[in-house]
Amino acid sequence: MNNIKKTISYHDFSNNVKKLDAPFDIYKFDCQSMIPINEAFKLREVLLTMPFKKRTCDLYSFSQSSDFYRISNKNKPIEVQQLLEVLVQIKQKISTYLGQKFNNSISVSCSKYDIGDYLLCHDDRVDDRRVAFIYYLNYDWLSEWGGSLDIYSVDKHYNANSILQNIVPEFNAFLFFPVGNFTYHQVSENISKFPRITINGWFHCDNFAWSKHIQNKELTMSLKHIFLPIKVPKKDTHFTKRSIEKTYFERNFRKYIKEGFNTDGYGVCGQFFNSVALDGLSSALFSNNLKWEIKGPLNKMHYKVLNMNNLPEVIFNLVNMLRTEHMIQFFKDCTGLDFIGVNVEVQRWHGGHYMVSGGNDGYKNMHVFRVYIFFSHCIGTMNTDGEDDLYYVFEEHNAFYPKFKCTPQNNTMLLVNRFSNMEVYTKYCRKIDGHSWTVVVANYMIKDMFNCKIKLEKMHKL
Ligand SMILES: O=C(O)CCC(=O)C(=O)O
Ligand SMILES: [Fe+2]
Repeated sequence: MNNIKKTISYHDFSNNVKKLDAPFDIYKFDCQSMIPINEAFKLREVLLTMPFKKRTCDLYSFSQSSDFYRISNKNKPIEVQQLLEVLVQIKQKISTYLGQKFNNSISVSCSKYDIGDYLLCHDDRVDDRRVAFIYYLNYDWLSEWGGSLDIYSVDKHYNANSILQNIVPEFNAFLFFPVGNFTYHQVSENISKFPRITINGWFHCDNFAWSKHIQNKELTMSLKHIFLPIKVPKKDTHFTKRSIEKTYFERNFRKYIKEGFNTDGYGVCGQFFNSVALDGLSSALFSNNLKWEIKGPLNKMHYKVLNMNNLPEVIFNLVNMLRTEHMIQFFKDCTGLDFIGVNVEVQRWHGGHYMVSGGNDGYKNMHVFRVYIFFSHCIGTMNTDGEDDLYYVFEEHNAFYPKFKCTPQNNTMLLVNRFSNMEVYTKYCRKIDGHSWTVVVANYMIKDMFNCKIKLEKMHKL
């Protein structure tokens, strides 16, 4: 990096800054006036020789270098050292440009998004971050490769609503934005085989402008979504008896499931419906005529649901099955629990969908018995051995390892004792895997656990 300009006048800086058209203030500085293109290429090459650590959780999957300020100079390539000098210059100019005082701290590292990597919707409100910056090092990045920086609008509850802007990485461009209460953004999945390389981080300050206390509205379970296991008309009871594999009617089999459930906290019932019933259900559940609605908010979840008031008959029967005395008895036998209410949702999941952890399923601090019935005819093959394929993850609060995980398998029922101290999330479903499934999810209120003052008669009226 011999040709880089380590100093720049404020005039030259501000002339090369453009405010982007986005729901919150975000700016682009064209670095050419400081870093010539060939030097940016050299820097990219050197970065790719540095060690990276893969980072994955419910929110992201990408590789990261160590923080550049934590690497000793002898291990830091000269190109990176020089980049840091440029960064200090840019920081001063941004400070003047935004009228913002920073402290001495800068966090900065290199991020590498390989095929299938992503960073889901978040707002950067961590520690004392004041201004986020991203320096892009991908030449000719195509928008159809994903990997864009997507900017979200905010709804009236201060949650992320929809993506209004896709910013495609532009070589040698430096983006920055003040971290605010609702600066929701994501890096969309990189679906290309080329790594998306950036140097990114934050300038910090002692009294930051965003508030730690502003909370977007919590999603609590709304009572109108609870309904009791009412008796359904006889023909629906017939549906239950007619459709389930005979084995599940055997007492001993239920006893066997219960033993596993009590030991592990979950149970898997494969081949749940007989083939005739499964054919009928598949035809209905995978019909092109179903109208799926998006379920958000996008900073917490993204999948599709069916409107429960307008279900085709076969799907209605399936949902009702979960409320019949027959099934309630089945669940009692398989778990030893007793229930007073149930809520059902029919969900569709495919590439791009997720639910991050943090009580977003609406059952924060509640103990519920949860049933999933999976149906899947995906393009890619779901694999229960491969770590990458495991979607439903259940862990205890503050534990860094999952209690158990599961991959959706066609015609399989999963029974889960979802304790109040459990975090549950559905891992981001990668577009590149071609996985997809429909799942009926039922949450049963457990009799002894439902410590709520609402009278049952009141619930009847809902
Ligand atoms: O790489 C980008 O475009 C954004 C990265 C980002 O938002 C982050 O690391 O917090
Ligand atoms: Fe971010």
